Amino acid sequence: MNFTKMHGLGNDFIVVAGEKELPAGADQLAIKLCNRFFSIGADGVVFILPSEKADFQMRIINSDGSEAEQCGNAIRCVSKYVYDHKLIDATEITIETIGAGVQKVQVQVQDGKVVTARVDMGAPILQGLQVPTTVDANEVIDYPIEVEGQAFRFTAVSMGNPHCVIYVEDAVHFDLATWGPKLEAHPMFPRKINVEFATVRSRTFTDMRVWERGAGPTLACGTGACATLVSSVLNGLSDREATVSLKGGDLFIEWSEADNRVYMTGPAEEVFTGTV
Ligand SMILES: N[C@H](CCC[C@H](N)C(=O)O)C(=O)O
Repeated sequence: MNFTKMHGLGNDFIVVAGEKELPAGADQLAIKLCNRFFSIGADGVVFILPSEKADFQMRIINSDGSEAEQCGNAIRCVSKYVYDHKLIDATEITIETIGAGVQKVQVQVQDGKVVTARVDMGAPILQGLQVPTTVDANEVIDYPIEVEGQAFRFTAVSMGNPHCVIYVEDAVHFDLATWGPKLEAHPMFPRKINVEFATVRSRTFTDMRVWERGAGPTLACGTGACATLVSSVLNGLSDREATVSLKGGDLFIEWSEADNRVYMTGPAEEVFTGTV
């Protein structure tokens, strides 16, 4: 199998193009190939597949073998891949995902290669049961949750995949490894959840560190950055356009008042190709 190793701000993926559909055993394959000691190593495997509704379909398998409904950093990598490898010659590309339908991507090109992409990530889903959480409310904002005696307050946002945003004193030095997995698997989240710990520095700049569902501590999370911005607006902490700064770098996020859609702009890079 030929693959291309790519990343968005260090959130890295094994990109596989050319399959007609998700291969059988894709979960076991992802667990094997994502292992950073015995195989290629990555946060996930991304399959670029044909689509009837869009230019391409993207399916994402986390490093633990679970399939995600959506992935922001991966969609920028996929857009870069299909443009750079001449599978499409348009700078506006549509990608179908299982969690957020057909999404538009505008790529920015330099010397014939994509350097950044602006992705329409769709409208956030805020209804508690749809995120999903066990909270039946139109919005789950600043909601109490307890895990092993420690109390937190979270805001729930789905971008197609579920997110729980928690504001802390200093996200950059927060003990992600202790609290991330406990919250990821908390019974309040029926399909587990991506956990974002955020510190708002100004109305246009937020630090965030992420513990990802099915992948653990990644260097960046595109959907997590979108969920964080939406949460910060809902909590009155941020403007609708802001930089969300992750360990791997910065994403520019806009939650449009006009169409209620979230736009994410950031880089994508190709590192190497290989055969496995
Ligand atoms: N682990 C996530 C999928 C990848 C999301 C993240 N890498 C992004 O850039 O959005 C989940 O299970 O929902």
